[in-house]
Amino acid sequence: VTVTVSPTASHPVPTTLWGQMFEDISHSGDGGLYAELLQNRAFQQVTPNTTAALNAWHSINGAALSVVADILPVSSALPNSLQVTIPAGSTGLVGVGNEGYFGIKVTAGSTYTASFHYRFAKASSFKGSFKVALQTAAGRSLVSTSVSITGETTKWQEVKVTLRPTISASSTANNFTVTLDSGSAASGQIVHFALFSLFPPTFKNRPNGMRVDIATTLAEMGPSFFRLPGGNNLEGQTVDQRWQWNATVGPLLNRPGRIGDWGYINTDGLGLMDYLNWCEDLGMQAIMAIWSGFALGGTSVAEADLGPYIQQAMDQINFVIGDSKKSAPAALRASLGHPDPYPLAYVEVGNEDFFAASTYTYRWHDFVTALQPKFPNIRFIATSDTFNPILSPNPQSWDQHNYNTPSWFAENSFFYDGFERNGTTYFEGEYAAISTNSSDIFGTPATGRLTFPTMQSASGEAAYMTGLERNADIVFSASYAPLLNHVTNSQWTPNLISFDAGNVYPSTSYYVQKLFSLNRGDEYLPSTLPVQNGTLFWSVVRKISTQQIIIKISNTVETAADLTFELPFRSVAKTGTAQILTGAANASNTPTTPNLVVPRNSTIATGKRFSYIAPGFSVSVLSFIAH
Ligand SMILES: [NH3+][C@H]1C[C@H](O)[C@@H](O)[C@@H]1CO
Repeated sequence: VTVTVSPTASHPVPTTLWGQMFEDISHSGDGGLYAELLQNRAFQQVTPNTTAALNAWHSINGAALSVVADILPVSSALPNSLQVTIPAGSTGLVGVGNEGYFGIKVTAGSTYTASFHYRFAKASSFKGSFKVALQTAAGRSLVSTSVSITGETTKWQEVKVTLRPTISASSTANNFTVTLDSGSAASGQIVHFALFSLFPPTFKNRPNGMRVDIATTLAEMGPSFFRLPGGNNLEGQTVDQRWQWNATVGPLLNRPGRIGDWGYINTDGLGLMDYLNWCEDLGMQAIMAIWSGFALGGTSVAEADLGPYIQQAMDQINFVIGDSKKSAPAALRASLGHPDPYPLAYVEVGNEDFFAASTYTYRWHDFVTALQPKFPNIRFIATSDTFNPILSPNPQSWDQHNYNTPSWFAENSFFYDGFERNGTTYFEGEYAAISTNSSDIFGTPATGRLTFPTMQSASGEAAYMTGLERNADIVFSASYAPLLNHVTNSQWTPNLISFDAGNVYPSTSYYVQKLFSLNRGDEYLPSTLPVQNGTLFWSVVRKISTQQIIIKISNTVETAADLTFELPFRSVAKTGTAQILTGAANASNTPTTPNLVVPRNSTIATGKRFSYIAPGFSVSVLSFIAH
């Protein structure tokens, strides 16, 4: 095929085009990006006196454990504590251990910060010490430190220690332990514990921050926006279980946590301000959602009752961008260390409200007519099906989600070409090729569901993304979803980046997202259009600062494709760079084959007219100087 490139740009590439969709699904947050290493660290949202309440904790050397609704809770937000009884006549170190989120990585030389609150149930003359340690599941100590204590401490007391292992554990099967030396004096003692925490070093050393390896993998995509806090995980199964911004900011002692929408309790240690600081650290804009009056269990708040939820949304937005002298939520932000507003241009009203389109008409109307006048510079994004139902006020932007087969994405790269250019803009907020079975997209691996992205799915997505660049005059942002998943406990596949307690596994689709994001250019150059329902797709952008032409090519079938490019420019460099991601159709990066398909760079011959052969199942990014 011969592709003639126009030297005149048709539209700028919006700076917000490529970014990330985040929600706490498959332990993307708790046990993933959020660096806290202990699972069930504060016994939040559990039922006292049940074994489930002890999830991730175990007894050491005979200690009797139970989660109790404390008569003297450590805080009003954390009513539960762990009661540890040292049995009479016990010997050796007796106490409690935590297994982390399906493992704890222990690296020599890293400094771990451990903390917890304790109080003795009743005063005694006991004198002894806590031994705080990291040890292998077999019980071998990796590092430990002691803290002297006395039985006089019947009011909550916080312990904070650092642990610096001199040896790395050979696996992630390790535990965090707190034990008492149990000479005869300890026998019979009852100690209450609350809000444990164990942090490794964090990304940019942010307190309460992000896990370095996952954060670095995300940062390397060069993302320009971060959608938060969800997806389904915004919504709650019931109105009371919805995500509430004010329950996720401030000291951890004040964060009650919530029942997440993906089958596990969210600590909300990764809260609104932590998200906003993360955006600041990566130079990303937040695309922030507000709860829109619909819970996933099926409840829509009646129009007459929306007031308090609209007020809560107003406070949430003011927390982000309000004037700390005029708004209490903004003053709270300042008191927590960020007097200046955070940047915010987009607020999404709900998530996938096509599930409750009949009530979205009044919910959208009432939220937006109340909020838009207060925040004239915010662009509100509608989440029901585009133009269906008709909404008032007319949405300026819509969030479009597409989960389908690799071939659907290749065949629909012209999805936006036919959209009217009337000022409305579009957020391709969630998209991914997730199944090879067009009649059972959301099925199981047995019926075609992908467990990890493949080269075929990544090339389908790349084909679609060339269309998003061609239509970036109306598509302002796009993000693959879901972003992250813990391979040991995940509720959705495939995902852009998989991880476990010890490693991160970037997928084929991750490399496609990274190739497009890092080579996004500044303006789109029209060229000969690909065949709409063909198998070979391309887009051309120019990076003005370097006078680089960047051609992205996706070949979505096994047969190599020969392309000839005509560049009517005065001068074109003789050589350029090709970054090529290619592999067998079903090739995936997995924990056992983590780097099976990775981009490889090569030098290619370029010029005013040059040819390039796109390998079968490949995504190529060609870049060279021309002007
Ligand atoms: N069902 C998908 C759509 C929803 O918004 C997300 O929470 C889910 C996984 O990305």
